[in-house]
Amino acid sequence: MMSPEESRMYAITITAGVVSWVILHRNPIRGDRAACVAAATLVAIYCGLYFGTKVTSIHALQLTILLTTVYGGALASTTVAYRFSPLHPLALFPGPKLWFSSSIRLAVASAGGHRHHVLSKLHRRYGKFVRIGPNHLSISSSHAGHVIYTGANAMSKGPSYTIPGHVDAVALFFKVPKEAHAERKRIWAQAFTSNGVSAFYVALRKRTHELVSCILRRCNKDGVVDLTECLDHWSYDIMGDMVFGGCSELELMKNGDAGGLISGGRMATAANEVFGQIPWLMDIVWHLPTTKHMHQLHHLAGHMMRRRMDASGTVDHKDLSSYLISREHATGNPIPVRDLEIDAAIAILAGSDPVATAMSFIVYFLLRHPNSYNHLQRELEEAFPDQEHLTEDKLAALPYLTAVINEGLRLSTPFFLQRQVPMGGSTIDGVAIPGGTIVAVDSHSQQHDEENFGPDADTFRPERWLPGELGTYAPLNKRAFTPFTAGRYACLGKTFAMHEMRMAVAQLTMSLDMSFPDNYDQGAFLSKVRVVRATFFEQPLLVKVQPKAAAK
Ligand code: HEM
Repeated sequence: MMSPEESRMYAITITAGVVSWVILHRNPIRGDRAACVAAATLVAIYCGLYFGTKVTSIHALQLTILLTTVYGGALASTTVAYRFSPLHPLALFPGPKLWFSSSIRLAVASAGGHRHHVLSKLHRRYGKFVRIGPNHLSISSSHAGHVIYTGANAMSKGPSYTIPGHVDAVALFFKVPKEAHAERKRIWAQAFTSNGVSAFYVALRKRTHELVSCILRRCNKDGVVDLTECLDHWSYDIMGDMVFGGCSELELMKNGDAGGLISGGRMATAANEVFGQIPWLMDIVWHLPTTKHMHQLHHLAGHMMRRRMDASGTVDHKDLSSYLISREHATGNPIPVRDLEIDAAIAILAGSDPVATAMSFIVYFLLRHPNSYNHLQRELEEAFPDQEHLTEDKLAALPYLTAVINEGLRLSTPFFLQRQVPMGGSTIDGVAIPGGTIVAVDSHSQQHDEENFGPDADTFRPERWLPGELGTYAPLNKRAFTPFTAGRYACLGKTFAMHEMRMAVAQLTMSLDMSFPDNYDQGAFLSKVRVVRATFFEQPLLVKVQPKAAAK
């Protein structure tokens, strides 16, 4: 039997748990701060019990653990009960019940790398709107994109873009106030006008020539090379030139990446994606020493940025840093160094990873579809009969080349870009969505939907991008194709990325004969891909190559 004193103590503890829920529900706090408060409270309870009552130290410890468990249990059960209750604003949306209780289920699906397949299945089962978290909706509708991403009142980024709490910086990619984002984007955008982009062509051509030499140099005795790795190194080297000009220390095609810079960058992107579903946990995780590997790129980018700032007076051509280092438009104040360091790391990651990933997929699909590969070779041979210099403008005019790239992007960009509904709520595709809800269009479902791309939507068919090639009635819903997204947070590097991919696909196709090695498991390449925003190829793309001239 419990004494009246004990009963009172438990009643107070349970009430404290419920009251904490009410407070935290309205005013979420940073995870690392919450962890400190919790630790301090534990110590205070223990001391209170030990010094304030006559119990032994062991008994005080037992009671502290018991009270903490009761308190945590009351807090957790109130939270879960509310999330399942009809009072919750998303109560009427269908979805797998287990996912309603906590964002952990979504984080686990994200960490597994197959979230896009899981979401596609959920949409097939529950329809266009699926509740996938306490406060999250996944939406599969090409009409939703306008309200969420592109319209005049496009929504702000959701909590998964939260910069770890202790980093006090404004960075383009992360969740920052609308005005701060717009101001920073204006500065970045100067580097991506057609004039700005053309300043990077020299580096692009030089690096793409180096890519061919790098591939041939790294072939084993059977002529087989890990193309995924070569493409990673190529795209990082280009971004080093683009961001830091002559101050880049990235020479991965030449020196390799023994320190795991690229894998660290990918892990950081993935950690952000997974823990971004539970921002309070990310604030804690980011302090752990195990994340050291992930900070490597940030440190190196910071170091190169500082070197670049020191060299400011001596640099005669425009790299991205020259725009960022210049003074901020509205205030006339320079961008703080800590912001520049994060922006530099973001530029390298945002500009290299998706390009290298898309390139691996494009080459893979071409090798699996010899008709498309032959078609492309014919187009390139006709356009460049003397193998004269490839130029960005001439390549951009080749319809099949662009179709190949679009098709590769369609099948390899399962982005799930979270945005937050403004407090007043919103109507998406005719459905009222409560304010504060986190929403995202499941682009994988959209880009693989038969209604948008026909019954062969899962198949690589570049012809679908050429008007009339698949017959008049073949569907091609371009609105459902969103590899670069659009609107306020649209990819700044779209034009340059398309130039990079056209240049590399053309250069590889014209310089090399490529095929799969004899024992290569072609199916496993796709089934072993994991996407946690960054793409992890657990089976790299191995390709057998031979220089074209030698082959003839
Ligand atoms: C195939 C290549 C690429 C793809 C598929 C791609 C895709 C995207 C997507 C979907 C976003 C929106 C991300 C979000 O809202 O979470 C984005 C943003 C961004 N991308 Fe790209 N990107 C590519 C290449 C590049 C390149 C080459 C650069 C730079 C040279 C670049 C720079 C950026 C930047 C700076 C942002 C942030 C824009 C903002 O938040 O306002 N991207 N990209």
